Amino acid sequence: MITFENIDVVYPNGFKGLSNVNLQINKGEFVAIVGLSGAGKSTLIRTVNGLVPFTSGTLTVGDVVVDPRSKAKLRRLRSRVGMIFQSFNLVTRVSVLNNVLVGRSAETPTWRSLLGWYRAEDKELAFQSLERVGIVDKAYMRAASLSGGQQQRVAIARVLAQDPEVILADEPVASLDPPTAHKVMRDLRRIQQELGITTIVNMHHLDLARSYADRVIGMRGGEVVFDGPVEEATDEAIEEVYQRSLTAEDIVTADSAPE
Ligand SMILES: Nc1ncnc2c1ncn2[C@@H]1O[C@H](COP(=O)(O)OP(=O)(O)OP(=O)(O)O)[C@@H](O)[C@H]1O
Repeated sequence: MITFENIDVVYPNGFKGLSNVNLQINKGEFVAIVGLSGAGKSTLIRTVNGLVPFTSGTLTVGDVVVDPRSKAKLRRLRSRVGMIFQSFNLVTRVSVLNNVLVGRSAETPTWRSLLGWYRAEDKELAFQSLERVGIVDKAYMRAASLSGGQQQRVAIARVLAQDPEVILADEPVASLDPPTAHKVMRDLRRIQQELGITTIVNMHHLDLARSYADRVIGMRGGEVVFDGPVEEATDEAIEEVYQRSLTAEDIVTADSAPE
């Protein structure tokens, strides 16, 4: 489904963000990417939707051979790949519903978006997406009035309204308290299981990775240094990725176990 073949990323200042990455991520898999700060997790995830252009190698997402220089191909790619950020990236002064409708923008003529004249079927899809993350009752509230966990759910609903094949999440729970972090991860996991959407999540909390992912990819210095099913992501294996002993900071908390 997603194939990295000898992918390198060299940033404009000459820094090598990714080095010879070879990966195959299967359709419907839930993958956690772990690594210390600066390991290349964001760089890896952002190459998938072309936010970071790779500089050599071949990247395939579904049936799209990614070409960072082709705007038309990037548009097509981004309509299929949804992204969730640590900071939610909502327009907080407008309603939850309008934020979710942004997910339909690739399918909506600009004049309709500008006038807010969304088609009935787009609104229906937006409501369904809000229902899937359990906040349909908040549809007409301003996004700013929601808690952090609820705002991240709006961001997930916006991605779902896109009807994506792939969800990328860049540290989606890093700004949430531990119980809320578990709840949002649980939502992502349920959505991946119900809809079969390939899901790739960057995270620095090992317990979350182990609780919710099928597979763990460990990065260091722009390279993939571990890749295996969660059962193989033992403390020893991750200490090898981090090149240090694990600490309490690597664990979000154990007091809200997944349901
Ligand atoms: N635009 C850029 N130009 C130059 N170097 C960059 C750029 N973006 C990232 N880097 C560098 O690439 C390396 C990997 O960064 P990246 O953000 O992918 O790491 P990360 O594992 O996601 O870290 P964090 O957990 O801190 O977000 C870092 O050394 C970073 O400084």
